[in-house]
Amino acid sequence: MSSISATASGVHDAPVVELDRIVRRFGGRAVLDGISLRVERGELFGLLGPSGSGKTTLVKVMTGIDKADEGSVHMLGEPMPKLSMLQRFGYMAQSDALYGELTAKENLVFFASLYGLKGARRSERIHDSMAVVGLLDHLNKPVGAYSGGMKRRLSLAISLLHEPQLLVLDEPTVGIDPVLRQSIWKELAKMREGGTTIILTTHVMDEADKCDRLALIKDGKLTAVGSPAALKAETGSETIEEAFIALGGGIRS
Ligand SMILES: Nc1ncnc2c1ncn2[C@@H]1O[C@H](COP(=O)(O)OP(=O)(O)OP(=O)(O)O)[C@@H](O)[C@H]1O
Repeated sequence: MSSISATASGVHDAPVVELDRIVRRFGGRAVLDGISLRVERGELFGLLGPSGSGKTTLVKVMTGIDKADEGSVHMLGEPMPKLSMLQRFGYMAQSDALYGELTAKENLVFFASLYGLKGARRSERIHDSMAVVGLLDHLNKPVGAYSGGMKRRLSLAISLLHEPQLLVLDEPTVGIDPVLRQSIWKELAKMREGGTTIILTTHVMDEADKCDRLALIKDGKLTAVGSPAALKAETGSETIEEAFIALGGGIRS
């Protein structure tokens, strides 16, 4: 693994996420194979790796949605999994967990109640989260009538509802058009400036370039961790795509 490590802020308090020697097996095969990683407060942290390398499994283990077979996970200093932590982070899964027969607003109200949001605050948060993803005009439409991209945007809005200090986003911009993608990235940058820690998986190289640090995963192992600039310098690459390939990444199949 690369020895490069850098934090965006230089803050050295407790990490937001700390993974220690994580192993996750499916059918005897180690899909995560001894992963140790720290994500610091306020970082925009990208997970990169070929299809099937273990990124989704890793974010599920991080958030306590899945449980590691070996190793430990701490989030905001708490050992995971822990149910009460659900209110402290926002999670956007790769496949949308939405109720198709309900309207977007009804979906949002349901998730808001899980986060303990009520009354005027709930209305305000629903409005602001849907504004971020450009769906305010579609609040009262049944989600079953949404396009794939609109469902992704609604899932992102749900993850933002309770203004969590940590956002974990699994391929947040897949199926979202370039204009909206840009505006979503602007919002993510704003949140990060406001102190939110953001961990995301991506296959999009210009998104990877916007991260403070990247972790490259291959066959369930970390092959490098560092800032985009450091990873490029380490491999003598001009672009993050070249660095990614040089460090053992691959093109999505
Ligand atoms: N519940 C499961 N049961 C069995 N195998 C699984 C399970 N979940 C994931 N896997 C396997 O673990 C490996 C890693 O999958 P994962 O979804 O974490 O990869 P990924 O890097 O997120 O891929 P992609 O970029 O395509 O989303 C794959 O081989 C996948 O088939």
